Amino acid sequence: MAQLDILAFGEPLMELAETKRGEDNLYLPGFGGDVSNCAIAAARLGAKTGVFSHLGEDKFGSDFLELWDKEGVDRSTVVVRPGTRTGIYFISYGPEGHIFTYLRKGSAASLVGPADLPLKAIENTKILHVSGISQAISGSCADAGFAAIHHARRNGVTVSYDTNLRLRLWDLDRARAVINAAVGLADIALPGMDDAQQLTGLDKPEDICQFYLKNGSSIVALTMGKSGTMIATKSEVQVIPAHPVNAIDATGAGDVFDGAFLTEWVKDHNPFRAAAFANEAAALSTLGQGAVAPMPTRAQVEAFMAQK
Ligand SMILES: O=C(O)C(=O)C[C@H](O)[C@H](O)CO
Repeated sequence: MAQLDILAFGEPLMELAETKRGEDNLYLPGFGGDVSNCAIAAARLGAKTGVFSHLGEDKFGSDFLELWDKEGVDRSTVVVRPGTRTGIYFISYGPEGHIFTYLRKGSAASLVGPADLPLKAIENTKILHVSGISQAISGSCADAGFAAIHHARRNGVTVSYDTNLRLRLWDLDRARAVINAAVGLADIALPGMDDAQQLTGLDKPEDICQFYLKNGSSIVALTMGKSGTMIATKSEVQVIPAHPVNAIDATGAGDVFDGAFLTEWVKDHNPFRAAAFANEAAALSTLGQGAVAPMPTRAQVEAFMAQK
């Protein structure tokens, strides 16, 4: 297998997004799962990406295999696990934005453990991408996340980590313990502002970035919604402005940011330029419903940047 830019480890989820049409409450089918979203977003922008997970022996599992093939995402290490199911989530919309409801307990992906890791594929990628959700879904996945990260580090592979805090999956104390330990082993920390405030107990973006730098990361990309992204390295801190849009659904926007950021960073290791590109891609991804359908192509991002 040719070397990948990004290998993403975590759970793909079938998606059903509420479409309130008149009195009827219909659900639009789609695809989600944070790290699969990241891999697809990056592939649409030209990166060589792959996913590692286990899928259920069901229609949704085959749908994911087809989706990744169509999107050019390598899935050669993905395993369909006999007798298991693929996880599902529903998106509803409230005054505060989207609300997720999960049907994922005992899913194929949650059964992954350290012994299942594709060690050769981890050695053969430039970046291993893991998230808080990848580790929240079960004890064995928490262990597998750490084992994957340690294996990547031992082999000189860059590790990126999105904190993606989901308190429907675990309590804050355990989430803090696992995520703060794992992100401290990652070269690139990708926290969102709300997550970071809860995980660090800090308020100000500058303090949060310093927390992640002291915790062990060498690059922090703190996404702050309409306020843009704060990029911090040991020698420089900059806020990269957001491109304002009338968002329809922010589901997956953080994952698109991750995919776009890593796609650009891997080319020249310039996190400031990467964040400027990724802010545009993430803004565009909020203009449609669901996680994967509205992800932009490189041509769309470039045209959007030119409008600024
Ligand atoms: O919440 C999760 O576990 C998901 O992966 C569903 C969504 O696709 C994801 O959260 C969007 O970031």
